[in-house]
Amino acid sequence: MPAPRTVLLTGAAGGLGTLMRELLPAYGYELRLLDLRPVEGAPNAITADLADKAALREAVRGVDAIIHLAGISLEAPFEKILKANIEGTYNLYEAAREEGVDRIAFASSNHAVGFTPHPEGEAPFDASALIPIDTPRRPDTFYGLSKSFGEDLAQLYWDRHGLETVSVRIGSCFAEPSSVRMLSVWMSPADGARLFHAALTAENVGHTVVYGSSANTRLWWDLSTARALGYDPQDDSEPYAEKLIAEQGELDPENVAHAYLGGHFVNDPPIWPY
Ligand SMILES: NC(=O)C1=CN([C@@H]2O[C@H](COP(=O)(O)OP(=O)(O)OC[C@H]3O[C@@H](n4cnc5c(N)ncnc54)[C@H](O)[C@@H]3O)[C@@H](O)[C@H]2O)C=CC1
Ligand SMILES: O=C(O)[C@H]1OC(=O)[C@H](O)[C@@H](O)[C@@H]1O
Repeated sequence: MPAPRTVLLTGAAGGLGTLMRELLPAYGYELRLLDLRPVEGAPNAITADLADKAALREAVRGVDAIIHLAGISLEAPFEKILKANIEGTYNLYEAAREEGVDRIAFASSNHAVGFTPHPEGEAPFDASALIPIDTPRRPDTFYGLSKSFGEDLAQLYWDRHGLETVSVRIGSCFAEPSSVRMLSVWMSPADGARLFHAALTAENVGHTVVYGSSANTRLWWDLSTARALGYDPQDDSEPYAEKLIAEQGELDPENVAHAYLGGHFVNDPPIWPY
């Protein structure tokens, strides 16, 4: 598909939104920013809640594509998740459908499959041991459940309305990995920008689900659906391994928080602060 020029970036004030705001313009995008909170250094950003259908309709009008990052990014009571992530994502898809937007990149999460046991043994794992993209969904939290919903919503809007989505099950996208688990699931910000660019420009994606991580030596999951979009990850967490393992020790198979893709989200999830 011709490279989209104008892209609505929801969740622009957040951690990932801030990284993508810095990196994506180099790919030629003109970003329109939206968040519940003001976006630092961007006086023209739209301040709006995903609950505000009229504001969303106006925000998506005229854009070529959307990168949807806004929402609660940790665990929270079901009612809050329902409002922000489930109804909010529905509101955005409806606005996109009504305004004829063709393509959305949806920030799904590894926590949609967080209760999947990760491969055991020594990395690098052979391809047959990697978690496939069509592994049954096993959310580890209400948060993960909302990402599972978002993937199904995206499938429905493709099947029924022809609105294309790439759902990116992001691992951990931060400047550096900060835990031994992240050695397996880390996505460098530069690879994150590469993946979102691939998600917006690949032809005929329908609804495609991909894992979002760098080409980590200790990778747990299969990146082939992401690579099929043209994603060519350039980074690997391995240079951080020695220091993190010296500080934190190897993953302990007896510890439940070490046994699943979702890590500590399975038994002690971080809670959304507001
Ligand atoms: N950073 C990561 O490693 C991962 C991120 N993700 C997903 O990527 C997205 C971005 O993640 P982060 O930047 O880390 O999260 P974040 O919490 O830093 O940013 C989320 C942003 O969404 C905004 N927001 C929340 N509710 C909203 C609403 N009702 N209306 C409008 N804006 C609202 C917040 O104000 C915040 O700026 C989230 O959807 C998250 O679930 C998924 C997996 C891993
Ligand atoms: O699994 C992880 O590390 C990440 O997963 C997510 O979905 C969260 O939004 C992010 O804050 C976590 O750090």
